[in-house]
Amino acid sequence: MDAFDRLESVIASRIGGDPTQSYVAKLHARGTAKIAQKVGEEAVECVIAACGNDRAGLIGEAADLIFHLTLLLQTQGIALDDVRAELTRRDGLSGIAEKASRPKE
Ligand SMILES: N=c1c2ncn([C@@H]3O[C@H](COP(=O)(O)OP(=O)(O)OP(=O)(O)O)[C@@H](O)[C@H]3O)c2ncn1[C@@H]1O[C@H](COP(=O)(O)O)[C@@H](O)[C@H]1O
Repeated sequence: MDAFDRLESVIASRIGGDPTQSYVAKLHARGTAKIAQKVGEEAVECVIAACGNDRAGLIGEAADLIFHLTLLLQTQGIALDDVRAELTRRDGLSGIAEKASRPKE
């Protein structure tokens, strides 16, 4: 089990727990919109760190983003394996070619 799987597992174990003891339980109790807001905030913090060439900061903010995104996915019944499957589906498919194949609007 890698760090991503362990994170997913510990998040699942905390949901519904005591919000005074668990940040996951506390944030989950605040609902999907609040969790989504946190994902947005952490994404912006990644952008700021990257634009400032702050490597260590970016690694930390990326971990915060992945943590909050994993929680958001769980609230929607989406597992990391679902994301892995989508990445696998895209493997080898050029982003340029994929965009060119989209129906014209
Ligand atoms: N990876 C993380 C993780 N990354 C960031 N954070 C917390 O995310 C919070 C983000 O801080 P912010 O100031 O942005 O948010 P905030 O204090 O809620 O502020 P507002 O949203 O109220 O404005 C901090 O409390 C961090 O400690 C995390 N909290 C938990 N985990 C993982 O989740 C596991 C379970 O945590 P608990 O549920 O707390 O036991 C832990 O063992 C870790 O593996």
